Amino acid sequence: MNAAQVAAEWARVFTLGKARGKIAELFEGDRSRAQRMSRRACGMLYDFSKTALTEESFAALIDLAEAADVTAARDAMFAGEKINTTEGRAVLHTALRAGPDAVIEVDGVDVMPEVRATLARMADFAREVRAGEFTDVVNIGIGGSDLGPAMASLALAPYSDGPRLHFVSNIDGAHIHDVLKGLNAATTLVLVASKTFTTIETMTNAETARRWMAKSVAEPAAHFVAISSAEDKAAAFGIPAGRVFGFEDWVGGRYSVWGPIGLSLMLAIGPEDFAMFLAGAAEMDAHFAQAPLTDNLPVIHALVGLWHHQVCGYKTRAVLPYDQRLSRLPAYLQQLEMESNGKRVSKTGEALSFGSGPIVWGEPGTNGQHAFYQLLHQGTQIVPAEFLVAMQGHEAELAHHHALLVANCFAQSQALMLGRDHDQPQRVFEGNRPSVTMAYEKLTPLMLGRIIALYEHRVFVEGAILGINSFDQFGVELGKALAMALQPLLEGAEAEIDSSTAQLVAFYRESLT
Ligand SMILES: O=P(O)(O)OC[C@H]1O[C@H](O)[C@H](O)[C@@H](O)[C@@H]1O
Repeated sequence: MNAAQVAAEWARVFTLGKARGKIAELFEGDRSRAQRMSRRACGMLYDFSKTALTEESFAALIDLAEAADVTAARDAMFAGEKINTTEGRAVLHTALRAGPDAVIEVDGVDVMPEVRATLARMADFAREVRAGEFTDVVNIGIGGSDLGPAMASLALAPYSDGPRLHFVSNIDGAHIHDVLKGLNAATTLVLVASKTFTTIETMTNAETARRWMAKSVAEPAAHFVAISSAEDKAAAFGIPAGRVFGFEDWVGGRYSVWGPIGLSLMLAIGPEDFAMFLAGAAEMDAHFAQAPLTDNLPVIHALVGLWHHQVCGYKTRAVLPYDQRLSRLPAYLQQLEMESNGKRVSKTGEALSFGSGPIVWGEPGTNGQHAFYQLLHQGTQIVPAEFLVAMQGHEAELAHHHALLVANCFAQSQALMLGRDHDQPQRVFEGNRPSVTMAYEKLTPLMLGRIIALYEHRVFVEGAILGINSFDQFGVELGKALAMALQPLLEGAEAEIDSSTAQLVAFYRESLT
């Protein structure tokens, strides 16, 4: 990467950004804009015409991506180079979904035989469980060991024909209490999902689940499975190697749904549909690896993101799936995007000259329309919207619902862009509010795999252009460490701490007496 050239390309993009026109006006006299500013690939129509990007500013962003050596960075990731430099790790979640002939080496060793063997073990185990007596599966995990399977199993509910899934993540005892309350221990399988097998929430919940199981089951160990890259720690917890599904440190937590962390999903939808989920992601991987930058969905999605956040200065982005079953997608993407790109320094440790990633938030439509869309349409902050919508639902008998859902989705992007004049100022919609729309036929396992991989690679491209390491997460450490230090104080220990926290601790102690 040539830093001077990257800076020059940024400067050009910023100049074009300042001179950007009104979105609706870009359509005037240009009948082919929608077609030119959209792409069809991987089963998706990706429409970015309702943004202020022009041919010229889009070309400038592509030049920026080229100057930042995105393709070389991408190839290094796929090839298993240790691009997570702060932790000295490769970044190979793509290996978890690579085809049967793939050869991917880390430190000169092909990792694929192990990946395939683990996937085959998962499938065997899933078939056994799906044919057996377990009626309920509880996945205990948090962050990347929760959000992926929780999001995907809800998204793929129409494909679910296995045991019922439940997710326990929070250290708040209310969570495990409420989940276990309705379950019969004798027919419940518990998956303890933790990459490190040290996360306090997961370990505490796992202990509680074990005590609950031991009360009513003669052989509690037969009801536990561990998913971890720390097999020794799983063994120390009492889960034998035969019931541990392992993965390597080159799978980041928030990128881990494709492997053993996805076991709960596989138990619900079965190994065949899980394979389709992987196939969808693999298709997006191949597209990302091969398509020219100007037609490359993850690259375009990233450039649109950078344009809005860095160039236009919009602080947040809203993910608005018009799909009730994608209601956990915004939460999933919050971890994927904000834990990856919410950084203050570059890969080499210098303070960033401009911001890192934006705040990501959202809710499914149409519910959001009746809650926060007021601000999207008339608030003083502009929030670029990302609409996701399937052309078909799964409920054929409710097709009229689906047509209304789609009409609402399309109408919102139209309203955001066009606005409306009115005599009464309160009723004026200024319009000129950008959005992209991702439309696809149906939310199948294949399609969900494509969508999630699209977002993963988008995060990668944004991070590569910003020059940050998207694969570490040191920002989560301090709070964890302070919580461990504070706990003894709640129980009466004394220490010199700031007076605000001391007052809170005192209030806690008073409230318990
Ligand atoms: O899977 P685990 O090791 O239990 O980690 C669970 C989560 O906790 C950490 O705090 C990280 O911020 C997340 O990236 C991770 O997904």
